[in-house]
Amino acid sequence: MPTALIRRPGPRLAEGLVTHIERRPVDIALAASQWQQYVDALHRTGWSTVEVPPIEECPDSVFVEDTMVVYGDLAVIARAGANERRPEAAAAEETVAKQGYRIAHITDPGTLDGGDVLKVGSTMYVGQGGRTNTAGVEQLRAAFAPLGADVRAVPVRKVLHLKSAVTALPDGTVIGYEPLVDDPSAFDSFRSVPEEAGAHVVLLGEDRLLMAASAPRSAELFADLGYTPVVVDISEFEKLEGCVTCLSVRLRQ
Ligand SMILES: CN(C)C(=N)NCCC[C@H](N)C(=O)O
Repeated sequence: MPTALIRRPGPRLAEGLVTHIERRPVDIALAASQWQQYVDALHRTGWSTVEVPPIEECPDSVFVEDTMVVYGDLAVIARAGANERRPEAAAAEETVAKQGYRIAHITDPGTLDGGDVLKVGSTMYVGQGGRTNTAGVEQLRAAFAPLGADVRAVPVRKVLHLKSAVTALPDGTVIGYEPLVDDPSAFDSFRSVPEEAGAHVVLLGEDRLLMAASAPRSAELFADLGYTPVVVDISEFEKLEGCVTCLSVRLRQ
């Protein structure tokens, strides 16, 4: 059974970082309920989950995707681009090591957030922008090239992370909402979607795509393409520039 790492939101969630959007009030109770529905959707579609211990003093710790990049049997532990998020990594490293992964680290002067890394087969597109720097990309390439990964840097200026702008369908097509994609030609294949959150899918296996309720026209598009959208409302996390990929780390199937 495939496994996903998750991390429950803490009491300071509403203080999470916002960069490209205006801050809006976050309903903590609603966020907790939305997080549980996200986890239930993973369970309903055959995923087991392992909780990374919460870290209450870190408002953004629920966005566990950012703490690491996993490929093959190796987990590269990130060095967050935002200083205040650096304390999130330690417990995430312990948890993924217990799952049997070898560990490597991004180290100073490199910075990297897992949300900047989109894996499409053996290609890793790495967004270089506010959180991930050149040294971070080079260290990621050094770690994963021996495993056969082709690590390619792409510019990210309009949004927080690469996966704020693009993710990929099961057939490898990269999808994005064009006004927010710096360079669609950077991807081997690209298809535009009609709304921002339509760019964010988590591949649950077979034809199922976990996606946000804020992208109904994109859900229709994916259904027309023969996929099965699994829709969750993550409005409170979207207020903190989060999306469906941020709330989990999918480990090897
Ligand atoms: C793909 N995305 C967007 C992520 N993996 N991470 C979202 C982090 C949001 C947090 N408030 C921050 O600014 O760090």
